[in-house]
Amino acid sequence: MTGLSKRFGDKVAVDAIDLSVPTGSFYGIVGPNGAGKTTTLSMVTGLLRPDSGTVTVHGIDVWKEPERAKRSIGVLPDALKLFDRLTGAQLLYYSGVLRGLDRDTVVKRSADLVTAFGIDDAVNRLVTDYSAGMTKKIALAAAMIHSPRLLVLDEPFESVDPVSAANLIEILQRYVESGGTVVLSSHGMDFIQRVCDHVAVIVGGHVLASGTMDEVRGEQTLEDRFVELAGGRKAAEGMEWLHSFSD
Ligand SMILES: Nc1ncnc2c1ncn2[C@@H]1O[C@H](COP(=O)(O)OP(=O)(O)OP(=O)(O)O)[C@@H](O)[C@H]1O
Repeated sequence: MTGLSKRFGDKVAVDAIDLSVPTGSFYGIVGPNGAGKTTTLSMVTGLLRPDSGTVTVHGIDVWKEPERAKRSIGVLPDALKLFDRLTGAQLLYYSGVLRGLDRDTVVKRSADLVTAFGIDDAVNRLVTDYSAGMTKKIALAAAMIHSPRLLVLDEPFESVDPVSAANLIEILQRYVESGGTVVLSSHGMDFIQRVCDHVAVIVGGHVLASGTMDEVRGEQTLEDRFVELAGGRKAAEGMEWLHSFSD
């Protein structure tokens, strides 16, 4: 992405971001609340039109040739807008068919995804009745069904239990090993440090550091480096009233 910018009224959410994600990398995007991660990822995946700048995925301009570009992208958006009056099985089926897969392929891939994500019990229930973590899992499965070259995942592990998260990480690691590219945002510093080979730190709509994990964190943990870049910890002063209980 080059010179990517987005403003909402007076608020500059993303300010001329340049970022290059190598093919086959496991790329983490970190940043404090409101830093511009979701806005950036939405522009990258063709969901939110940038004010300026370009996004190219495997040589295809996402905003000039959206249909072609989107064929190679799988998206887990932040605000999940799923067709939640469908069952999990139906959602997977329609996701596959809308991506142009034939019926037999969709059925086969759905079965594989249901097993891999451990959602066998829920697959015939309406998605609207799923827990937050289950909803993430079915949305992630739906994002993968057309075997895209690039997966862009906004907070994929939020609300997902640790065992399921470990399974998902393994699925994503195998995907990257076979040549796929993953870009994900997360607040889980330990997780990003452990799993990602590249990372970008976004603060106030700017990229403050980016590159390989070792380049960005140096001798520090990613969490310490992140806190340093994000402006340090806030002292918990002026909250004495919280310790004088009202009863
Ligand atoms: N649709 C919108 N209208 C107005 N302001 C918006 C809109 N979307 C985002 N913003 C603002 O843009 C800034 C960046 O928001 P964004 O959601 O990209 O941050 P984020 O890094 O994903 O945050 P978080 O970690 O809390 O999810 C914030 O100040 C936010 O309030």
